Amino acid sequence: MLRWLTAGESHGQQLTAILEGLPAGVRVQTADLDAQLSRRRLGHGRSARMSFEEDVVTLTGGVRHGVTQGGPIAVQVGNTEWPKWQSVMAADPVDPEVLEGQARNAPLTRPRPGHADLAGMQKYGFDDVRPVLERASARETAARVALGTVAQAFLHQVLGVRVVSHVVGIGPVTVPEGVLPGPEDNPRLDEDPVRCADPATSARMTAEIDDARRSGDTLGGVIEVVVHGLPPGLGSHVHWDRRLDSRLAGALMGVQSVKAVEVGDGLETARRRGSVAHDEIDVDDSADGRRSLSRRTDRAGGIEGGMTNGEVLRVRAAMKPISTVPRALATIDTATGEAAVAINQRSDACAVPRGSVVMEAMVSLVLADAVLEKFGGDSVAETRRNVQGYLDALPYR
Ligand SMILES: Cc1cc2nc3c(=O)[nH]c(=O)nc-3n(C[C@H](O)[C@H](O)[C@H](O)COP(=O)(O)O)c2cc1C
Ligand SMILES: C=C(O[C@@H]1CC(C(=O)O)=C[C@@H](OP(=O)(O)O)[C@H]1O)C(=O)O
Repeated sequence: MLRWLTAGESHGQQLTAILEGLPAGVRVQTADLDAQLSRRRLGHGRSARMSFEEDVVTLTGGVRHGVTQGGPIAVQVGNTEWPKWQSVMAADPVDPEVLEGQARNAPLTRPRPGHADLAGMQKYGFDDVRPVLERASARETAARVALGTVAQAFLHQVLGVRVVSHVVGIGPVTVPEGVLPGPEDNPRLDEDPVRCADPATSARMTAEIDDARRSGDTLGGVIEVVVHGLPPGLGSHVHWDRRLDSRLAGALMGVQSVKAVEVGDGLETARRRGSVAHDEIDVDDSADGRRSLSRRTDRAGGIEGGMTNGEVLRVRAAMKPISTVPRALATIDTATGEAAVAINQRSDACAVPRGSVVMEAMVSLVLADAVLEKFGGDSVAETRRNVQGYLDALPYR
């Protein structure tokens, strides 16, 4: 079983993340984590914060000379802006004299509709939004991306799996049907300002973000994660919490601002008749004498009965528009009890392109867990042998 935890606040000194249960022998280096964290900071619509703040990654446990050792993997993601926030966020009481030149520490009392602010204040008995927004903030996803990078390295090294994401919708602008990135490296996708695989749609998405920003508004959208190279049989039909679709949905829904998850053609499938909703199976003779199977379509998104079926896995996550809307949203000032307008300082106008890197991380963590559940292994070599034994024993695939 793979377990992961994160700790830390948005303007805190650092995020801390732990991944426990990964075998020894996964090759991973600080530079790999840096590369993924850099991708998470990019994308049209990001806030100014993303351009001046830097993630400082330190692998502090579980990895030696670029190889995992079997123990818990510990990562710190430091925040270069910490000196400015030290007095606001220090763990121990701070002398007010030290406040000079640092961020303001006045209580925030105008909760943003759509953010965690109001419900968090009510639940924890705070008279300040600060402690709620600090932990609710998607800054925390930097820690998940760090761990997801390790999980992705494991999946690739054991099975050759490739986890790819692309943006399929920004606000009302959506990609045409059938746009699907392949398993090969796709530098154009990483260079695209909105991480959209279709250049014409990308231009329209970029314009949509510019338009929203100009009018003091924000946007959400839809991300698709595509996974190539998975064997059949990950997850299980036998119990609700073993189903891979349920685990993926929970992990994606656990990302800040995700309000819907779709597996394969999901919602569209519900509108179809059964005869055109499923993926018919063809049988062929393969060279090694084994019956080889192929599907005419992949409407199920590679999951049937809560298990991978050997086809390309496709899951989508829909992010709502950013709730720090520059155009004033109505709220209460909790200090006075009077009507007010919500806090609206700097913020992302659209975080969907950056969010796609977070979704890759969540999918990678869930899949690494499912691979270890099915194949076990205390070393990468052992997991690989177990995978091979399983695949060799399948009479058809
Ligand atoms: C990558 C990413 C970046 C985000 N950036 C912002 C932001 O700059 N401003 C903001 O108000 N919300 C942002 N959010 C969304 C909030 O974190 C989220 O709406 C909030 O925590 C409340 O959770 P909920 O939307 O799931 O209800 C971002 C989310 C993600 C995934
Ligand atoms: C810091 C990150 O994202 C932050 C997520 C976030 C939110 O409310 O979720 C709000 C913004 O922070 P601030 O309110 O300080 O401008 C984003 O910049 C990050 O992704 O590293």
